[in-house]
Amino acid sequence: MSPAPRLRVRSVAVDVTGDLLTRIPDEVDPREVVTWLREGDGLVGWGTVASVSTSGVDRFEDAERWWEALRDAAAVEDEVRLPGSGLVAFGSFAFAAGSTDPSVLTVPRVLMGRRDGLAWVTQVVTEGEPWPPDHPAELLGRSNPMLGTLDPLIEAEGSVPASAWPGVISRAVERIDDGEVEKVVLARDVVVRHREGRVVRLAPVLERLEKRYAATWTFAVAGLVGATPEMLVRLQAGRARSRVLAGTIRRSNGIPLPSEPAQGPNDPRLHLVTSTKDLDEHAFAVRSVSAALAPHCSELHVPEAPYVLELPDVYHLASDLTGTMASGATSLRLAAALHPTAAVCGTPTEAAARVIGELEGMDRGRYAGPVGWMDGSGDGDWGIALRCGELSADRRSVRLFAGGGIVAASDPEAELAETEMKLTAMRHALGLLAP
Ligand SMILES: C=C(O[C@@H]1C=C(C(=O)O)C=C[C@H]1O)C(=O)O
Repeated sequence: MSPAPRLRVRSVAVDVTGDLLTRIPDEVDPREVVTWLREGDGLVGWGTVASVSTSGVDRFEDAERWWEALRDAAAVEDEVRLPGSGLVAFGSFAFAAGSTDPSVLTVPRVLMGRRDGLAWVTQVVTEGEPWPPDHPAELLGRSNPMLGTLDPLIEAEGSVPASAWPGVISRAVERIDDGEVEKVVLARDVVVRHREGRVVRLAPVLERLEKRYAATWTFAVAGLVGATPEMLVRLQAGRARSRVLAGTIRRSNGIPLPSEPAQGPNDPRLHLVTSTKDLDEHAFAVRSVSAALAPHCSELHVPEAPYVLELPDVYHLASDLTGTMASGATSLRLAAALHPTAAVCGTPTEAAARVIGELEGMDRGRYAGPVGWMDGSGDGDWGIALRCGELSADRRSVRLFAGGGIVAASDPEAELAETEMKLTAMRHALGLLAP
């Protein structure tokens, strides 16, 4: 692991209107774009002033140790003092300890933030490096004229062809019937390439995700890009929150949000909140999150019943848990304690992870792992990397992922359809589907 450099950090308040994504210059390496956005607020940055790669079972602890050393050595001038100002690292962690894909914590050179009408720019240099010549506000005067232009892409099968997916699900249901696991979450991938073999630009993809998926967190970290509806843990001023999703049904059609009026007995939302299969799947996920959060909290509120979260393509059963922190753990440590929840792995965890390894036929990489950011106080947001794709090392292709929870009552064809619905977010953002 590389030693942590000494950093100088300054955050200054600025005026900014419009989309933060328009400020990402096209010449920036797409794997160095970092984003965490929801409804226009959040963080957008680029460049790498310091980063660490970790792997294996200690990938979280090693990253945390590096972060502590970096933070302790940094000289920070922060006139903004909001969550996300000052020194901030973005992170993305592999789902499995055995993954060949490294986990990453990275500190961008430039980070723009906006929160409740206040905006700021953070710049970071290493000790001995000069500050960039431009005033931070000048960064915001620029906008990228190519943001609306998507790259021409083509899609190919992934590790397991779609036609073979129902067979994989049937094998999982057999393992459940045999009593090896109660629930297992299985995912598949598809690969999307630039038609002309060029680098895939991420900023236009992020813009489309953010516009269409307002109720999600649009993220980019080290080439992993997506719009996740699932918050693994948010830690802010001693309060921890987690949004658990599990149980999914397709929306009947593209009726615009917000809330459609009830459609009577055939309303899919009604079906979802009364489906024993989905409620069971959901209960497993809520139990795994509350069991992992409880040791860190003096008080933890777990809702008795889930609500329906509406996304443009699917409905999910959702539960928001809130806790008062007692352990002093950082947001990253909490994320590590929570990962993997039964929403993305299964129950019991170890047996489910084994079944995933045997049946999925692929390395998940950083899909379904924690993705997010953390500031110098340890506060931050860590989502679960879902509805996402990972840009290849040569930046010319993106691997998209989607999965679903399998329980005894799961139907293999319906599970294939569910992964197709979940792939819609990235396919749409990449321009592979009509608007
Ligand atoms: C696994 C994914 O989603 C997860 C699985 C869900 C389900 O099985 O119903 C719902 C939301 C997520 O927790 C994915 O989007 O790839």
